[in-house]
Amino acid sequence: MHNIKVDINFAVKSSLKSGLDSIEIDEYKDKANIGYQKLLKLVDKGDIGFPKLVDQALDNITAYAKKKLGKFNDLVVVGIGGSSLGLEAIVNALLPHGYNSLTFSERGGFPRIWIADNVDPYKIQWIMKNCQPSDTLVCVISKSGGTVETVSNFNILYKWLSEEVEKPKDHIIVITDPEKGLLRKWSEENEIDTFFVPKNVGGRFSVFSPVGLVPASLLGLEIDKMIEGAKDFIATNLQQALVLSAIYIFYIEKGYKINVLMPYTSRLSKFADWYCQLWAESLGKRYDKDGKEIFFGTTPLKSVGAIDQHSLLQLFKEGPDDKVFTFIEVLNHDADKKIVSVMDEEVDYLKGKSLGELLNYELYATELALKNANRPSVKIVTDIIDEYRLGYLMMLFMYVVPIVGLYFNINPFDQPGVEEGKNYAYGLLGLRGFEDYIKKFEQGYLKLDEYII
Ligand SMILES: O=P(O)(O)OC[C@H]1O[C@](O)(CO)[C@@H](O)[C@@H]1O
Repeated sequence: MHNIKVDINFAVKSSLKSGLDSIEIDEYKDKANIGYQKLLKLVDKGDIGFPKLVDQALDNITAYAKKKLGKFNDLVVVGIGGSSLGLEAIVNALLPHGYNSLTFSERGGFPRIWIADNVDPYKIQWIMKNCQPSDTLVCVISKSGGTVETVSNFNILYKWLSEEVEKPKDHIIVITDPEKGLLRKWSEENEIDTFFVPKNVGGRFSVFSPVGLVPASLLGLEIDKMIEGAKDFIATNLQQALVLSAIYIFYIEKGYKINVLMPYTSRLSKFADWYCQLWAESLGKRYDKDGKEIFFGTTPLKSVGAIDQHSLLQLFKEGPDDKVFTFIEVLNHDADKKIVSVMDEEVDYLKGKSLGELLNYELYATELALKNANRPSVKIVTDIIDEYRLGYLMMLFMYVVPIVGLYFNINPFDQPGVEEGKNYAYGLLGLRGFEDYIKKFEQGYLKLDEYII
């Protein structure tokens, strides 16, 4: 059973001037319901598949992970965007801080984890310096099978593996589309262990597909619990998604431009990164579904409490009133520590309090300070962080974001805006078929020396 609540007190009229009154709450829940009904139709037609992932059998993944247990000291996941952010969120929330510094036996025979997302030579170099090819499993993830960053990093790692090990194929897993793409073709030709991302599941909605579950299972995490949490959210608490969506729709209509996700725990820092992609790629759209140019979207912003109280809060409270805040509170922080006072009486007030209590008091204080400045906020409260709660929270947001988008009549499941830049890059890199983009690039990328100072 979950213990996750959505608290909207500081977004309603009784406590906030700009909040929703009771009539508006119903009105906006109805609006959210319009988005939700559209989502249901897409799911029923089979166009959108992420909610159905909670019904999949997990045995093939867990059996595979069991087979690999103890055989590798390192797992390198190669992927970017929706093919890495979900896993990063899982690792950050559920593995111990500094996990990679634990010994093999302290890790229970599970591998260390490295995520090769960016094509930053420095990062890849240090992954290769830290790992031994003979002891490394490389898991390459790309829905499209051709993302340039992923393909480049993987090629480098493949060469590194094949120079040292006899059968590099035994050190590789591919996760990709079942039919299309470079990676699919390559994995088939080379008989590589391969898992598939269902065709109707897009990258940023794929954390409950093999994209998130295979590496999580290889790391010893209880993926069945993650799925159980996601499933229970759908079965019992869709109301929470409707209420959250209603609040977001209300403030988007009022012209609020920024959606801040602010967990009060470092363990959900990467969760906030995952959320930013989900929100930005789903909701930032030039055209609506009827082809009308609308330049829709609000900007997601990651913020971590209490860290960003010392960085962003000044702007949040006294800058423009254009942000809606979503806090996440964890009631019981793992391994909570009592603060002992070793200094003089001035810090005595801390004596006997725990770090977790301090974090939560700081959250309450920030909530109130923002409320006093008439800044709207909602709060998601979870009793603890574990596989179940993380699964629940991820599914909650994977519902909220498309509900908002579909209500505003945009397509939350595509990302045409990322294509133009990709095409120029392909042209510059000399990919066949993209020659036109070299010319277009040369015409457009004109910079005058006089403006380079
Ligand atoms: O899984 P793929 O196809 O490599 O794509 C990675 C990411 O690139 C994008 O297509 C564009 O940023 C995202 O939507 C996606 O999550």
